[in-house]
Order: sequence, then structure tokens, then C-alpha cells
Amino acid sequence: MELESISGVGEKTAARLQSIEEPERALREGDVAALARAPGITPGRAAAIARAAIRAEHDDSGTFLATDRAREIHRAVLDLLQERAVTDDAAHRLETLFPTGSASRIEEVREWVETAMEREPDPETLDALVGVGPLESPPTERIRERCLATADAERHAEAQEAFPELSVEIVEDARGLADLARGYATVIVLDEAFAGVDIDGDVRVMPDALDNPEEVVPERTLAFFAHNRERIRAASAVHRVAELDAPLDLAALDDRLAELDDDGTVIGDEELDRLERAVADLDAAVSTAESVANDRLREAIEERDVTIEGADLLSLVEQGAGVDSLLSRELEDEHAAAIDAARDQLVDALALDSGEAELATRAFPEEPTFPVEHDEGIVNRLRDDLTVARDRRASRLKRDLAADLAGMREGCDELVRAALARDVELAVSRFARDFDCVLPEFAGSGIAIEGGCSPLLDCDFAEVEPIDYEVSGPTLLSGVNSGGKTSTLDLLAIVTVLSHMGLPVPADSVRIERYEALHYQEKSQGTLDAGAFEATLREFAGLVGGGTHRLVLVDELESITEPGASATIIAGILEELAGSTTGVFVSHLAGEISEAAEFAVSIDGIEAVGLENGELVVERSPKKNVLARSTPELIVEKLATESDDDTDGFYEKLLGKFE
Ligand SMILES: Nc1ncnc2c1ncn2[C@@H]1O[C@H](COP(=O)(O)OP(=O)(O)OP(=O)(O)O)[C@@H](O)[C@H]1O
Repeated sequence: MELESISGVGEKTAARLQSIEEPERALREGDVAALARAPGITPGRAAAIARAAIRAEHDDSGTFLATDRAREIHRAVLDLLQERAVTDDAAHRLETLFPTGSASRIEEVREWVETAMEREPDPETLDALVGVGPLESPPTERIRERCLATADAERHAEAQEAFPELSVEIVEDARGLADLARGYATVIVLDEAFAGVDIDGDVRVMPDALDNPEEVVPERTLAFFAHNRERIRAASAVHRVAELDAPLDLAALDDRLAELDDDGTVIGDEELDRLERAVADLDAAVSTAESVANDRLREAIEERDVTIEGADLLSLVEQGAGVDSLLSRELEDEHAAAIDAARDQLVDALALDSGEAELATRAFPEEPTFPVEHDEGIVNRLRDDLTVARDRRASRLKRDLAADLAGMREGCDELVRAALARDVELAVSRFARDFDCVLPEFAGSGIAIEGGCSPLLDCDFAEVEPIDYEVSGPTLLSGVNSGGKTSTLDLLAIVTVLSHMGLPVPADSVRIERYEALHYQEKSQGTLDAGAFEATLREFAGLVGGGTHRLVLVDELESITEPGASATIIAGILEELAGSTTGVFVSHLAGEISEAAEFAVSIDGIEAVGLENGELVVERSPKKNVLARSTPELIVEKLATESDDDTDGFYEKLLGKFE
């Protein structure tokens, strides 16, 4: 799909969308989170783009929701769906569901919904979904001990773009390279020409470095997985508890993730741990070993009586010879034992392997001295050896782990995508279960609802009284005050919006015409001034002139102006709609309107079946072809029939006036 062919996507937005992975796939699947990864695109804008793309694909004009109230109803049902999504991502994705007149779009969603409704929203899956989110790239961290080198300016630019973590240096010749090798622990040379050049230090010639980022900067892959680890684990848990087919070996993924620390370092390798400890503890271990030798030797000297002949003493004093020669003569064995103890102590304390131990033993020379002193030069060599071994092991482990994880990257993307897709399905499944929904049947003209319950009423859903209502063509809906007229219009609108979104509806059954638009005019909050009245009339002029297959719902239009004029205007509008358009006009002036109309307009009524403790008992389902009596009429009737003090027949006469 040409990105710029989507309405609202200009050159700039198209370029931004191109910067994400697989923008076409994201658009096709309504993957709002992926689209929102494009720079400067918020999830709200991403959802709008996804909707526009779907509209373009299904040739939808985007005019289904023709009025503010119709749009409010759509928003309200979306809210109900979104409340049932666990993740923000699923909530954003639900924004791509909109009512449409396009049969192909409705069919596409319905197919998906049929599967979604079968999904069991079990608490374990919902719990596991809590941690799932789209995978993100962590901020780039500079790596200072490694650099790239090339003699070619073009490659230099390419490498800079490909590896923002590293310095990329221009080198002219082997001498330049040697200089770099002194400043960096590792130099990766991009030019084949340098192969075979002998330079001290860790210099690697890798002409294919740009194609192997995880070898050059394994830190990037490790940081990505460290950053997203909990999300990946949560997605993996969703697959396990919901028994989804996993796109990769989850046990292997778990094992590899367990080897990663939060900061992207590799953990759990005994040999690396040993080397790290050995480097860190070296000085302390040398000093302990020294003390061990000296304590032993001191003890041996203290316990020893040394007999020295006068000539020897003289020679010692005259030659200025130290006590060492005496030590070597008298305490040779003890000294050797003390040195051995120091060496063993050092090797054991640092858990050195045989090669390292061989060097470590030389840290305590055989020559008899007291106190025993280590050879700093040897200790430094040992430190260098251990540090090199530690760094080599760490980078090998990093590279190995990064290579394994890089191989799992696509699988992880898929894993998270599938978990989030399950969340969207479960939101629909929970909506359908919470509101006892069924998929509607598209057929005939008008709407027929059986057992419909509005989820937007201000009472518990369990207390909503189900409504049966079938309506086709222009109809007046009369009824007692607070009988549920507005709620019936809302139910018709909810059912229409959900059906045309491809979603299930809160009813036992629904048959509905395939509409192209919903006009829902809510009750005006009082009489309009001349300007607003004119604007409203213009709106209706546009409405009567529109195409067929529209559902028109109007609530107490009479409140816009005085009753007599209102009845005439409503009658006129109904006449224009007569024929093909289903319109339900709630009105307290149903009788007057039907008299003013020049055709036999249908009147349905929501009736009160009586008064109980001063409260009206209402039959919520509108009765066909019945002009419902008004609340005042009902009260007068009650007084006329039940009251004992209607001595002069006042209530009786009053009741007669209603006929
Ligand atoms: N099907 C229903 N089940 C339970 N309660 C309902 C139902 N329909 C309406 N109600 C209750 O009745 C109240 C009044 O409903 P609604 O506003 O739709 O009546 P109305 O006939 O439009 O009133 P008005 O004459 O003031 O315009 C609602 O707030 C709701 O609590």
C-alpha cells in the first residue's frame, strides 16, 4: 500500500512511518503500537492512520457517524471495550474498530470476532497479560573500549550510521592502526587491505562487520533483551497459560534470558565469576598469603634455639651479612614450608587453574627472607593475565549470548504480537460475555431487537429490563415520562454502531438493515434562539436530502421551539423520510404530529402499566401502533377510578378531556 495514498498521511508522515519495521504489515494488522514507534506519531494519531488505511482498503467514506451523539455512542462502546483490555496496546488497537457501511470490512471483523468470542478470558491469562507490552529499543549506550577503523571515507560514513555506539576512525596505514590499538581494547578494521598486518593488541579485520552487528556490538542485542526482558517473559507466560502455539522454543528463551542481567551483562557463568573474583581479590589474597607465610616462619623462629659458633657470628658481623644466610642455613625447611603455605593459600583463595597457579607460585620466591615478601612484578603479570582472561571470556559470552538472542528476536516480536492480539480478542470476548451479546443478522429493512439491554444505563447491567422492539420506516415513539424513550433510542444506536463495527450486540437476537449512516439527534437542552433553530433546520434539510439506508434517531425535537410549530416541522420531516428511511422520533407530541402529517405515520408507545407507591410501573418494550398515555393522564385516571372524594365527578370529567 502506498503510504501517501492514505487520507491524512502526507510526505512527512509517510517518511516517518517508513522508519519503522514493516509499516505495511503494521497498517494491515492495525498494529497501533508498531505505528506509534515512528518518530512523532502518538498512539492516537497511529490509530487514526490505521483507521484511514482500513477505510481506503474497504472504500469507506468515513461518514457513518453523522452526528455528535452518534460519535458519542461509538466512543462509549469503545470505552466499554477498552476497559476490558489489559494492556494499553490492546486498548489502542481497539480504536481501529469503527462502524462502517462497507460490507467487506464488517465481514472481515466478524470473522475475527467469531474466533475472539470463543476465547476463554481465564484469570491466569489476564494476569499474565499485565506485563506484556510492545518491545522497545533502549537508548544507545556509547561503548568506549572498542572502535571501528577504515581508510575509506564512504565506509566511514556507513559505519557511523550503522554503529552509533562506537567511534569510527580513519586510518591511513599500519602505524595509524597501531596507534589506535594502544588507545582501545579492541579495534575492528573494516578494510580487507589490513588483513595480515601484524600489530600488538586486539585488532580484528572484519570486512563484513556491517552485516554482523551482534558480533561487533553484542551489547546492542543484550541491552535490547535486558530492557524488554519482563515484557518478553510475560508474553511467554501468556503463551503457556493460554496454550498458544509459540513461535520459538520458550524453554530455550527462558534459559538464555536468565543469563542476562538488568544492565545487559552476562551472568551465571562460573568461570567468568571465578575470574572476576580473582582479579578483584588478588591484592587482598597476596597479602593474606604473605601473612600466612610470615606467621608460620615467626612461630618457627620463636620455637627454635639457634646455636651459633663464635667464628660464624664473627664472620656474619664482619661481612655485614644479613640474617638471611643464617635463616637459610638454620631454617631452610621451615622457610620452604612457609613459602609453600603462602603459595597454596594464594592459589586456593583465588581458585586459580593450573596455568595461573604456575605463575602465582612464582609470586613467592624461594630465596629465604624474613619477613617473606611477594614479587610485585609477578603479581602484576598475574593480574594482567587474569584481566585478559576475564575480558576475553566476558566478550565471548556476550557474543555467544547476543548471537543466540539475535536469532530469537523475530520469534520474540511474534510472541509479543500474539500475546497482545490475544488481549484484543479477550477484550471482545469479555465484552460479549459481560453484556450477553450475540452476533447480529444483517437482513431486511429497519431493526428488530429481542431482549436488548443497553450497557449504558445508569443502573447495574443485571437490573436492566430487556427490550423487544422492531421498527422500520418513519415512526413516532411516544411514552410516559422517564419511561425509557431516550434509553430505547440509545439501545437502537448502540446496536447499530456495534453491528456496523462487526461486533456482537447486547441482545438475545438482532436483525438489522445494512446502513450507511447513523443520524442521532439528541434532545436539545431547551428552546433554541432563532440562529440555532435555523442551523438545526438546515441540518434536517441536509438529512432529508441524503441517500437511503440511513437510520435516523431524533429525541424530542419539539423542545427546540414552541409545540405547535414543532409538530408541524416534525411532521414535515417525517413526510420527507417516508418510504425508505427508518427514523425513530421520540416525542410527547406524537398525536399532534400524526394529525399534521399527510401520511399515516406509525406511532409506538412505551406504556405505564400502573402506579405503585407513587412510582410508574413501566413496560419498557415499546408497543406497536400504540400512542402511550402521558403521565398526567395516568394520574388523572388513577384518581378517577380509585379516589373516594370525586364527589362532583371532577376527575372523571378531566379524564374525558384526554380522549
Ligand atoms: N430498559 C431499562 N431497564 C431498566 N431501567 C431503565 C430502562 N430504560 C430506562 N430505564 C431507567 O429509566 C430512567 C429514565 O429513562 P429515559 O431517560 O430513557 O426515559 P425517557 O422516557 O426518555 O424520559 P423523559 O420523558 O424524561 O425524556 C433511566 O435513567 C433508567 O434508570
